[in-house]
Amino acid sequence: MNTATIWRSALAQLDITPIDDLTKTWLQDAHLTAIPQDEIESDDPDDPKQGLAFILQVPNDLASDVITTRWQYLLEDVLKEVIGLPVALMVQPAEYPEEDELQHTQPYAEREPQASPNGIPLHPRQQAQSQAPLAHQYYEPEPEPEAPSQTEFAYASPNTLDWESEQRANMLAHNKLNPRYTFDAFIVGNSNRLAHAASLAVAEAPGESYNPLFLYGGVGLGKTHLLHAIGHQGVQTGLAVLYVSSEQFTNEIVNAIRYRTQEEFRAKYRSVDILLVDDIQFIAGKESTEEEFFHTFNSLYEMSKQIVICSDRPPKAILSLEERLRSRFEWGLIADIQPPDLETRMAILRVKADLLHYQVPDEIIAYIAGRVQTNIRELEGCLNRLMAFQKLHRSELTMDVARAAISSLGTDTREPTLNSRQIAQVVADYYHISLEAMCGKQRDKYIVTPRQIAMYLIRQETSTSLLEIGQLFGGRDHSTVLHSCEKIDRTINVNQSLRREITAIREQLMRE
Ligand SMILES: Nc1ncnc2c1ncn2[C@@H]1O[C@H](COP(=O)(O)OP(=O)(O)OP(=O)(O)O)[C@@H](O)[C@H]1O
Repeated sequence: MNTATIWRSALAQLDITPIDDLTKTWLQDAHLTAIPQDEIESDDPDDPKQGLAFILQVPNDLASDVITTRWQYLLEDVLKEVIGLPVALMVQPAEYPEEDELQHTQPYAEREPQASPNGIPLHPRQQAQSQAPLAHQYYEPEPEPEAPSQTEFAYASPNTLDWESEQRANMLAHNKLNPRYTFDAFIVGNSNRLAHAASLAVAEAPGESYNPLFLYGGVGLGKTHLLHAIGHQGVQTGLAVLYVSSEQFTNEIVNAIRYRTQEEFRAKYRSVDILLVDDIQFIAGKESTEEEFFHTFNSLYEMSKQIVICSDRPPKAILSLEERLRSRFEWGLIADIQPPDLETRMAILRVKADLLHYQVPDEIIAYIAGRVQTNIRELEGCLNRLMAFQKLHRSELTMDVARAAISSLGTDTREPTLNSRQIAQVVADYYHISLEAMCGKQRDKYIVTPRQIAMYLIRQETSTSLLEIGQLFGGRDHSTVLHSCEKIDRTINVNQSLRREITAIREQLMRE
């Protein structure tokens, strides 16, 4: 069977999976290429090379991100069924050719991927650089974005301003978007990768990719930041963006009813191109607000205007929300944001410190990131307080000063980092197995998965080396630990229940 036949059979099977329509379109346009056996490297000593590896080239970066984070495992399973062997899949965006490259006729996808000197297949982009000329692509180049038409900007012209266009102009001028909340300033990690990719897609093609986009997650995890980032991009392309909290929406309705200005209220909300609504959970149970929001939603949706909604929980968990609204919230894409891991927290702190032109040694960044684990707003707060504390005491920034500054806040009196044994114990307790069994040699699935989770969490939450983690778990070597961590890292992106279990364990750890 050649790769084209394999992919056609896989596509036929994918038809009956829960993959969304947009991803299916990407997959229809994707191209599968085999990686030669001798280029496959396995870092799992327990798992000898016995499967096949493929590269799946997909139309663009977003497709690559979404397919890798949400569907890679499913695709590997489907391919495994088609060819009867385990499959490892690498998803990559395809490259668009330069104009002169289009003259070459060999389809890009028909060329075997080339290996880098260390045997790892090169990314198509690297191949393009390492070898000239690059062959013809199988994707049509995307058309240049068209310049906005006159009519789209008509509202900005002083001669044509009617009430509605005045509203739009007003929105452009007073959109209440925080200038700091941009995509550039948003740090992406496993905990927010999908929400970020979806937000970017919506910002690039409002009303076309995911409508509505529903983002949810705990306090201070970046929902508002992403809403504003979408808004900024919309404003830059001349669209009318309206950002409201559900509280503000409710107040406006109450006032509209009181002063009989419902018509104006409706005209305002129906003239936007992108409506961003924060904390939607607060409209639940408020009858006239829900009613008005329902009609606003329908009007915008019918006109293919983009709606982005944020909440602290998924639509299903917003009790007392009308069913017709709940089902509409589920029409598009729902993306969650989880608490960031240690690495992401450190990256966020580093960026925030740089923005403040504040030189903070790595060990202090790691210390703060170890103390504040769930709320990025609090993380930023710690940095600001540390700065203030240091200025006040006119002292040098040392670990002792950092400790004093943070403990004086009384926010967190825990030890700065959890120790590995403590984490292993919490995981063992969570899965009702003994610590000895988890650290031993047993290979039953009910032991292996918790063991891999424990290794993953220890690596995420402490600075314990792979070697030390291996020693804790019955003398396993570092490559086994690395393989386990990578496996969990990939699985949590596609397996909601594992993700929830790990969040619950993290919460338990924080209570320890
Ligand atoms: N991934 C990130 N990268 C950089 N900064 C972030 C990130 N996530 C959150 N922040 C910052 O953390 C702070 C809190 O984020 P934000 O207000 O967006 O949280 P939220 O999820 O909307 O919280 P709430 O539920 O309280 O409204 C902001 O200053 C934001 O810039």
